[in-house]
Amino acid sequence: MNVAHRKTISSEATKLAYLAPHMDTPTEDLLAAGQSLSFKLQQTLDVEALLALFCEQASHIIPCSSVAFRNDEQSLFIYHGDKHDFTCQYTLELESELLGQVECSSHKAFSETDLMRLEHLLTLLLFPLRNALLYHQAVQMSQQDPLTLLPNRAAFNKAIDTEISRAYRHKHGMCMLVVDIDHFKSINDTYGHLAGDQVLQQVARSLESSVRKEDMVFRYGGEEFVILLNATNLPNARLTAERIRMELEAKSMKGLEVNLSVTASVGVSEWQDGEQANTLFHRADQALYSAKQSGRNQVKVA
Ligand SMILES: Nc1nc2c(ncn2[C@@H]2O[C@H](COP(=O)(O)OP(=O)(O)OP(=O)(O)O)[C@@H](O)[C@H]2O)c(=O)[nH]1
Repeated sequence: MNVAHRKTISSEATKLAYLAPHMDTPTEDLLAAGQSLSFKLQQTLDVEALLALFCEQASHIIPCSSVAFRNDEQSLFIYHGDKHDFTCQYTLELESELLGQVECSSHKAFSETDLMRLEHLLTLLLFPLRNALLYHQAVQMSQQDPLTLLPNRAAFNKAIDTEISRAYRHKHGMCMLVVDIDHFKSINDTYGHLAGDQVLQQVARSLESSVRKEDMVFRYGGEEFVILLNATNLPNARLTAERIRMELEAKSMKGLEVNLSVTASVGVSEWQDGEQANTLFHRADQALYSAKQSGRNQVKVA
């Protein structure tokens, strides 16, 4: 890989007036491209669409075949176009705020003029990108439970339909676990709400570490969690539920004044061909109810 350039772009970095005297070609086309780009960038708050628009527009005026963008804070990595060997990288900043890193690639080396043009276009990206990042963050936050940092019920409602479609398309099965901490109210009542919060956080981590990376754990509400196990049949889902239950039972909650452990009851349901999300959930919830009725700290299958 041939990295031509590394630089920080901030709102003051490369104004057109500053660029013009350095350029050996007229700036009218750059001015027109900049106006068109600015106009288009105002039309979306989607970071991915924004970067795609930027790449397409930039490719009209400089050799730019791909744009990659990374923002670690929001765990964002976006890629658009076909990557080639010659690259240039920029750190984007706006009013001292780090927006992320961008890398453009081309099939031929960027000339000095190309780089100055690109830098001018990047300055036009800064404000729309910051707005899009703020929007992305707001959407992310609305889907995340602030206490456990797990995806919340809204995220579950969004994910379940996608997972059902995937299971239907690939014919690979899918199971749902509803996990509910036993006698959680008495933990709150005995040790206080803060201790209860810590227990919820540690249960969340335990659930995450008990399942595969491709499975999804949600905090459905209160002390209830939902887990989606994709490409999993009922016997394996039951084994997973049993493992989750045993790991929780064996776990000693850290950081609390007393040596506390918790147990959980689990309801399991397997998606039936053509079944809707609400009945799949209802069956798992009924199985959970049955586990509670049978004495708690156990797994029941719908
Ligand atoms: N600390 C804390 N407690 C919560 C939170 N959300 C819900 N709760 C508490 O969770 C408790 C749930 O109590 P119940 O629904 O009676 O269930 P339980 O005591 O676990 O009893 P079983 O489920 O029947 O075993 C209530 O006391 C809620 O106040 C939270 O975010 N933090």
